[in-house]
Amino acid sequence: MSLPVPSGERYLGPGHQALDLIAHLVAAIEVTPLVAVRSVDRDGIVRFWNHSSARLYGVATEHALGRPLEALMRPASRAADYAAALDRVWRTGRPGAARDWCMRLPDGRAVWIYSTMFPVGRDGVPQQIFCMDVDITARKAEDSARLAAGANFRHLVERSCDAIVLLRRGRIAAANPAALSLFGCAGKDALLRRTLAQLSPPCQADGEASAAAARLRARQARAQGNLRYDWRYLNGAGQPFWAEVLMTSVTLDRQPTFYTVIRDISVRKAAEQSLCLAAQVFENSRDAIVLTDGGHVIAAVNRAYSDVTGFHGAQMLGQPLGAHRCGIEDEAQYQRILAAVEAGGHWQGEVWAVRANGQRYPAWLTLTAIRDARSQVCNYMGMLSDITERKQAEAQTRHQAEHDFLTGLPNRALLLDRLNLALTAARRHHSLMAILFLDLDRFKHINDALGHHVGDLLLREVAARLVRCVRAVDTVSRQGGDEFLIVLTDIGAVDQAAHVAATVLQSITQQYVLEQHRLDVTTSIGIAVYPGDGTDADTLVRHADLAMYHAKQHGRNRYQFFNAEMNLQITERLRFESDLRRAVAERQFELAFQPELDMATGQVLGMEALVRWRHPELGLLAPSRFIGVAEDCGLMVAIGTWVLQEACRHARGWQDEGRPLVVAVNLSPSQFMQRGLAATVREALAASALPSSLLALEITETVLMHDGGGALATLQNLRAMGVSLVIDDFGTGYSRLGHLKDCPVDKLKIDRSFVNDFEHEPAEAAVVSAIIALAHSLKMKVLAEGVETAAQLQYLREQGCDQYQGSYLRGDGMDRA
Ligand SMILES: Nc1nc2c(ncn2[C@@H]2O[C@H](COP(=O)(O)OP(=O)(O)OP(=O)(O)O)[C@@H](O)[C@H]2O)c(=O)[nH]1
Repeated sequence: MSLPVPSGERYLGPGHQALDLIAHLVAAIEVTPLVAVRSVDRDGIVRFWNHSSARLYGVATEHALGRPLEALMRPASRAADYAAALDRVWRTGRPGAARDWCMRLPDGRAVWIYSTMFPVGRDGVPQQIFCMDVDITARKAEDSARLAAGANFRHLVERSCDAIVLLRRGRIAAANPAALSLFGCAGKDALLRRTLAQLSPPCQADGEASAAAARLRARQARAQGNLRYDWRYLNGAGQPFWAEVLMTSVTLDRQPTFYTVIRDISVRKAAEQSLCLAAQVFENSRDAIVLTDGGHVIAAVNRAYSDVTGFHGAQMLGQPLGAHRCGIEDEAQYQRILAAVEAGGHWQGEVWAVRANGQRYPAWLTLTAIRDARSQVCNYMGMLSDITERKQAEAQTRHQAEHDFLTGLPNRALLLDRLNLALTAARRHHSLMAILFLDLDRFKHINDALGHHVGDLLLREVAARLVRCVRAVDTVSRQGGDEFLIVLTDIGAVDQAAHVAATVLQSITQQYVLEQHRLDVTTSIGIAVYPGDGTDADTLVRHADLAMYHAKQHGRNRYQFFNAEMNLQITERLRFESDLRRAVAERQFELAFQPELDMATGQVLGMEALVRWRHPELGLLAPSRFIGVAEDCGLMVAIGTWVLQEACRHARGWQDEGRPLVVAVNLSPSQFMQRGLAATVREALAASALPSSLLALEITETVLMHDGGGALATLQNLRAMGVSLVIDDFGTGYSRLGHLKDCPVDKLKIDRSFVNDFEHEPAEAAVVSAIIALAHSLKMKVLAEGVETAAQLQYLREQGCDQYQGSYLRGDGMDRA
């Protein structure tokens, strides 16, 4: 087969055979229009330039031939490489390796060629170099476009805020920086080759195991091409967070790959959850909630709405709120509420509402305007809670705060409130009002002897009696302890206060029967009258208190109006009390002893211990000066205990001197009623090593009679210890003789008042002989106190009195004052 010689082309130079061959070859190539064939000689002059070259390089063959190649095209880059490659072919005579070159054409165009150089020559000497160029400009453009696209994509992936990972065979093959930060990884190595399940908590929110769930998702994504789902991962701190995952199944580098985009949606999830919560709160709230549109048309009501208001939810929808006003009773109030919400966006407060069945109830209403993003009111939300129980609790709390828990009477706070109101009214009407300050007498003894429980019962009963003594407009209150205050409003005259006080005294002194106890109680009352004794609450109460104190000082069981001198006296009294406290602390007491003598023999049988106070300024004070004060301010037990111990110590001393005299110690009422009396006596005996037979304890008749039954047990207790018991000042009280018979008493002491008087008062003499006879009939000894004359002694002896005491023999005048 012969190859056609291409027309229009000339073959230059020697070596025609070879060139013919080439020409044929070229002609063959020429039919392949994709290959541009050209040749240059050693001088770089174009010797061959086929059609394809003409087309590719834009230079017609006739214009190209004979011209330097450089004028038609030159390497756009790597010119030295190109020259070297050409030179290598000239030098070696062997074809050069095919390579891509970018050639710049005179018109500025760049053409990419895939070029092969091979030499054609004679006798092994290259004459020309043929280049066979394939135009690859388009492919190069595509390549670079593809590269650019790849670079952009990589850029996007690197810069993406979403975490992007490539998963191959279930493990992370690549990850962007956002993925590292999402999972809290310092470098890629911490993430690569891990599975997504390893970055998740063991279980998902629905309880599904993460590993199994992840495999399921992968299968779904592969089947569907892609899959979007929510997933819980763990952050760097090991805390779970919500993410949205978009998994796309692709094939990269011929490997099945998941292109996985992971976006942190914690914020959205939280919002969803709060929305969900809000919906639940709305539905499950115990308060009635109604939601209207901006025009007050009901859009939603919750379940509690019908429970609270009685209006059925479904019927409400689409109704104007004003049609039933959430049951708010007062239409005018409802309008004011709406106006307040229009003005300020919100209103809350108490309202009275009426349920569908007509029942009224107090409610707490909150009405709020809800605004959209443009601050336009789009909805209103009303919340209504039934506060019936709260109101009841409040009322109860208020009652508790204002009333005394024990008696139910108003307490001090409420009384002051009422007193101030009453004062305001009294000022306005120029009327009088009075305050009565009551304090029960010796209430402490009742507590001590019978226990707090009985004390409480008594306080209740006293409260009930007081209330019965006054009008409904007056106020009786308990201030605390055994103190009560009565406010008498609008009294016509001061007499009226005195009248009420007398009624109160009378009522309080009626005997009490509390459980098995019968009690006789008295009270002391101080009265202050507005405006004479004070014009403000504090002053009036203080002055009534001072007056009460005076009533106590003057014998108790009485009432006393306030007067100006009281202040001075009270100040003195308070100073005396404080001196007495110091005296107890500093042991400023001394004992004097008065002999008790046998009537028949004149022999000293015993000694009565009598306490004295050596006051630093007032000198030696007799008991009458301070015992009452000590009783009142609670110091008597301490003083009495000291007396007992000292007396025992002295008696032991006498015994040691060979004079075994009985020492008699007076027990004050409070001492006698103290619970630990027996123990105190036992300790005093033990401390002094005094035989109990040498101790006599004296109590007054009054104490014995008032102690409501506890006295007998105490006496028996003391008696069992071997101590002898004496009733002092006998005849001054009102002994129930039957009671006396049961008492384990050894001796009665006839009060000095009878002994002093009987010389002039025959009746007193009769009493003395009656007492002596009584004592003897009860197998008790009898002792006469305060014997001052021989005649008295003589008479007593004649009457059979056993013992006596007094200044007759001593002549020191230091008898009991
Ligand atoms: N049972 C009872 N006793 C109370 C209550 N509050 C205070 N007390 C007691 O009431 C007594 C009040 O005693 P005072 O008023 O100081 O003295 P008193 O024994 O009544 O003697 P005078 O007031 O001087 O006649 C104290 O012993 C208190 O412990 C209470 O709520 N119940």
